[in-house]
Amino acid sequence: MNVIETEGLTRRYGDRTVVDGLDFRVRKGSVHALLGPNGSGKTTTVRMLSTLLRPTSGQARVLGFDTVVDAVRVRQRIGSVGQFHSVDPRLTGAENLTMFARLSGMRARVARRHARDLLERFDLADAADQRVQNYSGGMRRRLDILAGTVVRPAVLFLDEPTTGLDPRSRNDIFGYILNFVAAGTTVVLTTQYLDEAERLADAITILDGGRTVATGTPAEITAAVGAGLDLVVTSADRGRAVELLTGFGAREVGSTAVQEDSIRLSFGLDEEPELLPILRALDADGIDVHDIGRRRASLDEAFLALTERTTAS
Ligand SMILES: Nc1ncnc2c1ncn2[C@@H]1O[C@H](COP(=O)(O)OP(=O)(O)OP(=O)(O)O)[C@@H](O)[C@H]1O
Repeated sequence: MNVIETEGLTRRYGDRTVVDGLDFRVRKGSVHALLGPNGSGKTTTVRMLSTLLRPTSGQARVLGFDTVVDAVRVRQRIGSVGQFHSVDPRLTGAENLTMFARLSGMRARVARRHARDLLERFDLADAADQRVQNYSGGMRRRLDILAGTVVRPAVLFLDEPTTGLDPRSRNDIFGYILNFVAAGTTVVLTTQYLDEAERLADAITILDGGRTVATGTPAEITAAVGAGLDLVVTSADRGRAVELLTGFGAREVGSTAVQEDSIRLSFGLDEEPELLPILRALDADGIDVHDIGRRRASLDEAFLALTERTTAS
C-alpha cells in the first residue's frame, strides 16, 4: 500500500520550474530517500508533501488525503523536521517538548510526562533541564527530531536530518529513524549523503533539476547504471591506462594510491565489461596490470552518472 502518491507535482517560482512533474510513490512502512545535488528540488518537494507549500500544478496525496484540499487532515497525521531548528533555544529540552506536546493537544500533566519519557528514551535525560542554547549540534538535532515526533506520526518528513553532524551523532539519528520505522512510521528523508540513503532507505528517488532521474531500491538504481571495474597499475602508467579504458567506454570515477608506486583506478561502465579484450589491449600497450576486477557500480557512481547525464543534456 502506498502512503504517498504524487502526479505531475510541479512548483514554479516566476518562470523557473524547480520541481517539474514528479510522479512517485512511497510504500507504507518504508524509508524513502530523496537524493540530489544542491538545488535539485528536494526541500521544495518535501515542503509540498508536508503541506507547507502549495504546488503550482499537479497533486500529492498523503495517506489518501490531498495535500491542498485536505491539508488539515494531512497535518494531523504527519511529523515534519526541517533543515532549520524549530526548538526555542531559551527554553530547556523538557520545556520545548512539553510545549510541542501541548500544541498537539495533550493535557499539561500528560505532556510533561511524555516529554520526560521521550528525553529518557532518546538519551537526552541528563540534558532535560538545560537550556537548548547550551546543547551541542547533535543534541539539538535530536531534540528537533523529537519535537517533530512528539505524537508518533504515520508519516515523518525529515529534511537533511544529519547535515553537519559528527559520525556518532549521525549514527544516533539513524538509530532513531529506524526506531520510528520499527514502530510503523513511514519516513521520507532528503539527504546529500549517499551512505545515509544506502544504509536507511528501502527506496530512493534521485532528483536533478527538479525531475526524477531514477527511482527504485538502491540495488535497482546501481544495476541500472551499469558496472564498475577496478584496475591496479604502476602509477607511471596511469595516464595511458585511463586513455585505454576510456576507449572501452569506461569513465574514471576515482583513484587511490595502493603502494608507493601503484595506483587503484576505479571506472564506471554502462554494461558489464569483458575483461579479456581489455587485458589484451593493456598488455599490447606494455601496461603492467597488478590487479583487475569487476564490481557492481556504487551508489556514488550511480549518482554521478545519473546527475551528470541530465546536466550535460
Ligand atoms: N522561495 C523561493 N523563491 C525562489 N526560488 C526558490 C525558492 N525556494 C527555493 N528556490 C529555488 O528552487 C531550487 C530548488 O531548491 P530546493 O531547496 O528545493 O533544493 P534542494 O535540492 O533541497 O537543495 P539543497 O540540497 O541545497 O537544500 C533552488 O534553485 C532554489 O534557489
